[in-house]
Amino acid sequence: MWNLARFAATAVARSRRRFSTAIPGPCIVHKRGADILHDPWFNKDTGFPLTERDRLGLRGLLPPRVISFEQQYDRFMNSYRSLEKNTQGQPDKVVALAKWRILNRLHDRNETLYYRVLIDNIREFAPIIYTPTVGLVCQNYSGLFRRPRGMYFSAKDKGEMMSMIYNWPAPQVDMIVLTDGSRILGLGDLGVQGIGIPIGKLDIYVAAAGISPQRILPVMLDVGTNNQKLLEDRLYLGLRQPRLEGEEYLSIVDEFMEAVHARWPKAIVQFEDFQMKWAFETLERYQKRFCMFNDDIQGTAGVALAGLLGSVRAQGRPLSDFVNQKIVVVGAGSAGLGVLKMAIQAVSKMAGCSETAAKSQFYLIDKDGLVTTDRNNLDPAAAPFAKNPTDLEGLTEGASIIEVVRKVRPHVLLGLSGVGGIFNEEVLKAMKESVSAKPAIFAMSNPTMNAECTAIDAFKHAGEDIIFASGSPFENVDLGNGKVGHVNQANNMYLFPGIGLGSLLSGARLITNGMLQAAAECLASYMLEEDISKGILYPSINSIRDVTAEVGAAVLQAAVEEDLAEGHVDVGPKELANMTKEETVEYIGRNMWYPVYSPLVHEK
Ligand SMILES: NC(=O)C1=CN([C@@H]2O[C@H](COP(=O)(O)OP(=O)(O)OC[C@H]3O[C@@H](n4cnc5c(N)ncnc54)[C@H](O)[C@@H]3O)[C@@H](O)[C@H]2O)C=CC1
Ligand SMILES: CC(=O)C(=O)O
Ligand SMILES: [Mg+2]
Repeated sequence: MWNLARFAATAVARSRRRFSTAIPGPCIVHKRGADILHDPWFNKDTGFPLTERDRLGLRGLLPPRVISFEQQYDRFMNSYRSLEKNTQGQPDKVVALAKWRILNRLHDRNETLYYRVLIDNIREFAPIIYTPTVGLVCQNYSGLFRRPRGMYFSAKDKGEMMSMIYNWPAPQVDMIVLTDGSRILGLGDLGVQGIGIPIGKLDIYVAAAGISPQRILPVMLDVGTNNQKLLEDRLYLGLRQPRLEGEEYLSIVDEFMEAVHARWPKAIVQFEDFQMKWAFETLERYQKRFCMFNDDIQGTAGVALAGLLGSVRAQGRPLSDFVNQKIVVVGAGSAGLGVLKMAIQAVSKMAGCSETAAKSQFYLIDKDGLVTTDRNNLDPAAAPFAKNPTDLEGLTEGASIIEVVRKVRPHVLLGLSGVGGIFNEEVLKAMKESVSAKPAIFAMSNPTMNAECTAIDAFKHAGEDIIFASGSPFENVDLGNGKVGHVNQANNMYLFPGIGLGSLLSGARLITNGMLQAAAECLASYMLEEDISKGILYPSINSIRDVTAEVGAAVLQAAVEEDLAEGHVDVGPKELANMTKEETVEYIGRNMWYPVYSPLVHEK
């Protein structure tokens, strides 16, 4: 892994694939009449052909004219454009929520049409169904709630989960995104309102990885909330009790994991937006027992590492120079520590040195400043990355961001702190003195208001030659004279869909570090030199399906290499092992669900 020859191969132009969108076979439905119209998995609204209306008992329940899928699509997009026009000049939050509502109404009514408009307009709609608007939706969930989506397991359900899991109507679930709502983006503990995050992540799974919407399950584990405002809110929809702690908490998560795997032994569980202590503890507890991963720790690490390696290439340096880059990470939470761990492993492999030696280039800052071994009550999770003060030449325990940046003059300043604006003018100006002529600034916290700095401020204060990435999208920055400051979106959405899909199609029962590293390596090598040299570190979100197919193939092949791939449906382990890289990508692409109306066949 981190074989430099692989990166050299990126100079060869890659043919971007488009995956077949063959008409799917018939779809069995066990309902008739109005029940079908009220089921968004099967509903086609005015699109049911007359023969199907007869077969399914729908005649007379719809206006007589049959409207084609394309016409329905245009009708929706026209309504969306009218809404945009009619909300012009209104506050950003009002407009964002109005856009979310119109998409959500379609989601509730007709999933085929919803996912088609999402896939075709992913660049425009991702910021609505995902970060940043999803954060606003979570904050306002009680008021926005109309109908449930996904499943809710609460502390009051202890002892019942094994039977509750059978209340989910789909016979098969492949992908679950699970949260306990304790650290939603950079917005803190939002309790049950955090369900918006699993919903948004799974929308990305459908759009990017082509997991069928009938096989996804967003889950909220409601163990209470420590958010006083929510506890006092009359309209709050979750348990009004403080969060469970310790063994009581873990017993709830254990019961959920057992229940899921009793019903769907091969379902993959993505842990999302858990507060740090539980993020690490649950990963440690389950990663060798269940097919699961923690997106904030592991998905983010891979995306950040791909961006860091891209930054080296963008500086015109050979990739091997990564081992010499000085990197300051601000935020010692699940995301920041995940990034550090993976980046240090990469340096150690590239340089052929110990991880201890590889750490020397990295600096970690949390809310109390620079993390050193001098700290009282040093968090055990951060301890492996704490600096020895004797190595610091002038910096001391708790040094501020500006002090560290001035002293270290890092190549990269990377924020995963959840604190909006902490890369202030002074810090950004200090980055001008970086040892690199093209320093990189990664303001990765979400949503937008929690980003460590805006794109405009970064280019304004740190200089036009910086490389910039943020977790939530910003527009590219016009630097004048035809120059553009490119904004990259360093978000785990470039990896988690491929990690999930590749693991699923490999049939592996575990997700290993090797599989995750293969995903990161694939993303890192995805970009061509001509883009990288312009400071473009990640592919356009418009090509997210292609990226996901490549990442998925890399994950699958890593599972094969580790002898973990047991096969999926009718493709056995031997067939997987015999596939070339190209065939693996094709196989992944063939297995992506694509939204078209299937003929519905009723069966009792
Ligand atoms: N772009 C992406 O793909 C991802 C972004 N994130 C974002 O990263 C942020 C952090 O997530 P987690 O690590 O899970 O949270 P966390 O709560 O586990 O950690 C936050 C860390 O930031 C530190 N911090 C707080 N205030 C600070 C300050 N003023 N100066 C320096 N450090 C400070 C805390 O001490 C803590 O170490 C969130 O905003 C989240 O949305 C997380 C995962 C993926
Ligand atoms: C992107 C993401 O997973 C987060 O901000 O938590
Ligand atoms: Mg997250």
